[in-house]
Amino acid sequence: MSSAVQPILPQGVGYGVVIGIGFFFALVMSGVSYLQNRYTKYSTKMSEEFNTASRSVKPGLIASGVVSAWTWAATLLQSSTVAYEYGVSGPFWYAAGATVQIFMFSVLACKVKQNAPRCHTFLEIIYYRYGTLTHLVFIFFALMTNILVASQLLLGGSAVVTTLTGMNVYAAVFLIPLGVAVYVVLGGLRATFLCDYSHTVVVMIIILYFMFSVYTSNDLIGSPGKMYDLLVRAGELRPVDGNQNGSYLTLKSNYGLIFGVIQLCSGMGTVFLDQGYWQRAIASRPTTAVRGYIMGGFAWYAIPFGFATTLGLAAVALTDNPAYPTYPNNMTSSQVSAGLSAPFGAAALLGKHGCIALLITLFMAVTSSSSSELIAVSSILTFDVYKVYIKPSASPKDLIFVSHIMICFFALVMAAFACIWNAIGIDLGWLFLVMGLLIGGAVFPAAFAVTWKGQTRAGAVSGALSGLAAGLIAWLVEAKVHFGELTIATTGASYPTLAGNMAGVLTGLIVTTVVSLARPDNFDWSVTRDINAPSSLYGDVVPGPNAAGTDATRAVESRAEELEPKDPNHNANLPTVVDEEKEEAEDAAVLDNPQSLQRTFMFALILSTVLSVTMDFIIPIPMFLSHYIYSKGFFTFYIVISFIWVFGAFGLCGILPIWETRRFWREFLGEIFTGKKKVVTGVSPADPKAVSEKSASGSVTPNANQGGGVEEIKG
Ligand SMILES: NC(N)=O
Repeated sequence: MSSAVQPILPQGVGYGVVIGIGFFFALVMSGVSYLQNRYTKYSTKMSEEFNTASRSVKPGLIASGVVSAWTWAATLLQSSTVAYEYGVSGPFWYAAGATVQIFMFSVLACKVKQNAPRCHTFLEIIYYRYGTLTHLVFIFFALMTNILVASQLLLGGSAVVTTLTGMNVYAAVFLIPLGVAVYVVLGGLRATFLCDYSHTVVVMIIILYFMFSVYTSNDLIGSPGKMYDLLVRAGELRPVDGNQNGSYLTLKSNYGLIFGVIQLCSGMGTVFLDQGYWQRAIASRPTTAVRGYIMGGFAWYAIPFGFATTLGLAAVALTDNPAYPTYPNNMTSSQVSAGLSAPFGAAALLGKHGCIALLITLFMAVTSSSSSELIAVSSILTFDVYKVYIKPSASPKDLIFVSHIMICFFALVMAAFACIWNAIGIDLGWLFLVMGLLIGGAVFPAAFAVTWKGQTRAGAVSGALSGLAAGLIAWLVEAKVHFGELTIATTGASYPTLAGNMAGVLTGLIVTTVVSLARPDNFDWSVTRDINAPSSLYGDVVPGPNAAGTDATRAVESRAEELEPKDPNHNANLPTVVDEEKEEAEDAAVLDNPQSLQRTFMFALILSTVLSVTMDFIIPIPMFLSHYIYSKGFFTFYIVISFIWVFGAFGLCGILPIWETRRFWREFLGEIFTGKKKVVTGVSPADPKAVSEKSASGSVTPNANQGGGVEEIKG
């Protein structure tokens, strides 16, 4: 009997979600951008604002931005797949294996503020430190990361939309990024933060809806105790290979552990090499970047853990229930690998309503992480390709224009790659496990470029390239030796992907360290601190030894162009603007004294190490080694923890961003309702006097238009 599943929802629902919600957010964003440009200091027409959100974002919003960028289709689907395959250890390892990179990234976020506070991309640091060759190598790795991640988002998202609604998969692949590209073009990075916020809140509310349904009220399960009984029975009917007694209720899961290690390696690449995470560090205020990442890590953990411990386990529990879409058959391996256990679980539990809720949460996850990918790639193509190699004298207007074009271009590229994967039969599960081995070699070389002054150019390049070669060789050799043939099935299996991921990351680490230590550098961070710095505008910073045209004039010229005039519509007297100016002055003072961030750096280093070791070693390894199978009481406690965690995450990402900006909202709404707005009284955007100058000491000299060129009026 066939396991093919008829669409549960009409096609119209698929198109409605993909086009309707996509364009709803595009419309909301155009309104938000209009209000932002009219009432705040920040204008989406300014390149700095468009690409870095003026480096002014508070930690709650950074945390929700990190959560949303890191919440992929796979975070919901693949986490449920591993729950379906390995039981409770799947969601645990999915979440724990990919949270620690966010904690660790807090260290890099602090270092980027110390060592290159005004950069736009992490690749700029590499360019100024090492020059053209190394820059090109890391652009390759960065773009490969973005292409893999972005196409994987569409691959997972479209597979589910198509299965649940019958919508054409290629239509879904192209329509999903369309609305996202529109709102990112309209609003830039700050728009993506605002959408990130709203999307993350919706995702968390829908996860809570599923959790409450499954564990408190649903007729088929309805309590942790009933879920426990159903999982015990599933373990008897379909024991899990490599788990203690075949049980779904144990962390003693060999394949679960292997997946955890792959997740750790792969997650390092997809965080450390994705400009999206650097962009959030760059966008944050210097004193709060670390807090944003630590909170983001804590909050993100709740998403795969809460979601897959609910829907992934529900799929296991209900496979034998007539309500399950594949009943009376089990899911086929291709359905499992395509990430369909969560949608099928939702369908069995809650019918059409469950499918619609799942579609919406998946769509939110896919679009908010797509927006992060779009603006990340657009920044790389604008600042690291166009500005460095095509038009070093590009004006801010050119940069904005190119950013817009690149967003649209990459929306097409990500869709094209997703089509290719579809056409050649690669699914979400395969891509998820393989991604890390392709990019892992560059993880430590890139991280060291920002943190270790002893790293050399030879160390950076040889580490990244040898890591790539080692990852590929280990992966393919292991697949051939273990299975005797190279096919999509064998190359996507656990052992080959484990070998490839570990070989890639560890070879990159070892080679970059050994080669650098052979003749260590003593890099002077003032070179990268000078990137885009107004104080060094007329200094003579020369990019790395091999930089394209080791021509100081060109580098200085290009930075000079970077200093764009402030928005001439900027009204210095509005309360929102006064507060924004004050924060900017405080941040400038911190950035001009990198030592002031040393304690924050130590805090990030110690906290991220302690949290990572606890999450990935101290808790799971004793539970693995003891072969413990959960009792009903322990399973209930585990579910209670998952509820508390999701509520905590909602507090961090849903409530904190509103709370920490309460003063802004009061002032902002006051300005809207009293009709105060920005007006121009004759300052031309091109007027050089309007350029805000920060002195080397970090004090802010007011804009030319602050003293009376602009006045506050009643609208
Ligand atoms: N972002 C991940 N690994 O779900």
